[in-house]
Amino acid sequence: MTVMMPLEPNRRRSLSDPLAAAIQPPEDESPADRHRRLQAEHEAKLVSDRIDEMLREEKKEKRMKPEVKILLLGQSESGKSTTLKQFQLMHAPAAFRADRLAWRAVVYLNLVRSILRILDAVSPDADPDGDGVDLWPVASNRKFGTRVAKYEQYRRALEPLRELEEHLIRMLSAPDEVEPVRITPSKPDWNLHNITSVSLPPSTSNSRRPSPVITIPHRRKVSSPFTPTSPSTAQSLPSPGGSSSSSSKSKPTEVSVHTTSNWKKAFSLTNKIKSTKSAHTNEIEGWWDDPSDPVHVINACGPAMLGLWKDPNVKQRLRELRLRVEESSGFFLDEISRITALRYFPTDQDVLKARLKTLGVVEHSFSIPDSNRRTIEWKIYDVGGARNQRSAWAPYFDDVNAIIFLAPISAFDQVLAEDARVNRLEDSFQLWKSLVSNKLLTNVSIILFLNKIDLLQAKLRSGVRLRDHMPHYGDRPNDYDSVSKYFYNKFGAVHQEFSAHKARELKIHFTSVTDTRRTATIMKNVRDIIIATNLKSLQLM
Ligand SMILES: Nc1nc2c(ncn2[C@@H]2O[C@H](COP(=O)(O)OP(=O)(O)OP(=O)(O)O)[C@@H](O)[C@H]2O)c(=O)[nH]1
Ligand SMILES: [Mg+2]
Repeated sequence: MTVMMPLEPNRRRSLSDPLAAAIQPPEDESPADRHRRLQAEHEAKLVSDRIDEMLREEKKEKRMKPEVKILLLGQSESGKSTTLKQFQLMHAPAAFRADRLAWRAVVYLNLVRSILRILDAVSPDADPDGDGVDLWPVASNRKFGTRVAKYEQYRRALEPLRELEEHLIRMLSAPDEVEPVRITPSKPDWNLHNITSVSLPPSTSNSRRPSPVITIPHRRKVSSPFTPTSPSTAQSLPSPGGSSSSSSKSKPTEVSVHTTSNWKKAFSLTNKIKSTKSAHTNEIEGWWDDPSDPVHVINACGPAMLGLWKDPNVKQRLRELRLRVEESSGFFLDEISRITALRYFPTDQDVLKARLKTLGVVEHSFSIPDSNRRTIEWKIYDVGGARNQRSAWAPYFDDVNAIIFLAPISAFDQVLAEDARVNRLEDSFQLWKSLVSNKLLTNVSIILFLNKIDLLQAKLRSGVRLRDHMPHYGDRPNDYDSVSKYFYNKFGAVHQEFSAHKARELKIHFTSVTDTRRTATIMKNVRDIIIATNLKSLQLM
């Protein structure tokens, strides 16, 4: 850095140079003025030198603190954000735990939605051909079956949850936002195979990168209309202006909230625990003392939620409809009593299981020492995986070191939420093929997570047959070992045949990224591999 210095009076200057003329000392400068001026010049020089030194240090530090960039890719609900949460839990546990209370709203919302989905599905008026259960496999015999005798009782007792659902969405949409952000689905642009160049230099690519948001998808259809239980609750729980109402039959828009700290604000620890101790009673004050907190509706509806979920007629009806609620994202129905308790505080596992759909791209940084005690800055990018989100991936391809691609192999009998004609696993294969053959990614390490193996095991055990959905599987045994090996070989073969870099070594892991212990071991392994294969570009050699 250079600070402009006045020149000595005895040095020759061209008076035609206006700058030189402007900074020339006055002709009649006294010895005292001259001393003061020279003193000031000396101090300015010292400041300039200090700044130069700081800049040099910063540069050196940057050189000594290499950066690794990782992209998490895969279709929606493949487990990208969950993998990122595991990374946070491993490397920034204090920050992860500080956010736990904020996830309470998401856990409530996940639970409320599961309950309302079940209620709608078992309703005697349910439209048997409706797609209110978008991610659950389509039923073959919806029209006739077990009647839920207590349906009307459940419906009345759980009615406040419809209002609460809207209220939670509104709270998650950040207290300072007048309305939740609405996302208009953009033109699907998911064929990465066609993306062969990105015109943005690394330094400017950030400006073209979209700002991050999280979406809470609306339930598709609700059979019974929303009725406020009382004028006072209707006032305190406003429905989001203009969003699809509970009674809407048309396909609703999605409501999204920003992934910046805003969505966490409403439920954060500092907001909710007002003071550690009350001056009068010496007791800890918390959200349970706040009459407007959602916990009161959740708590009051707890017994009815439990009754509905445990009802043998409901279970039977769900079986007839072939709705495997246990496999859906954000499944908390086996923990209703714990979650609806007044002093419920989310555990690490709850945060990992909580589901918020990502829109855009979210960057997270972690400083992690390597085995030689050098600090490495890890930048992890979590992207939205839905089809209309995939066009946002490409600007990140140009300077990434590694990609972790997640394919949820339990989803072989499911269809995409955004296009019910497309099998989820087929979509993962196509996406995988596009990715490995992309020329921009020739020198990028690729790690494949064949994810959700816990759900795959449960599904195969329950008798769902792979060959009914993938006829090529033929007569091979329908057990976990054979099915997982089949997927391993199939993804591996696509890489071998289509990889833009034939010598690239592919690492495949079977994962269940909600399992912290297993995932920690795998992530450590992945970190070492990424460092080893990028030694040169990270200047660690
Ligand atoms: N049982 C089980 N659930 C999982 C696993 N991986 C992820 N999930 C759950 O699946 C849901 C979806 O996971 P996310 O991490 O939000 O998926 P995503 O890939 O980020 O999805 P988008 O943000 O829509 O692109 C969450 O509720 C997770 O807890 C797994 O291996 N097993
Ligand atoms: Mg996500």
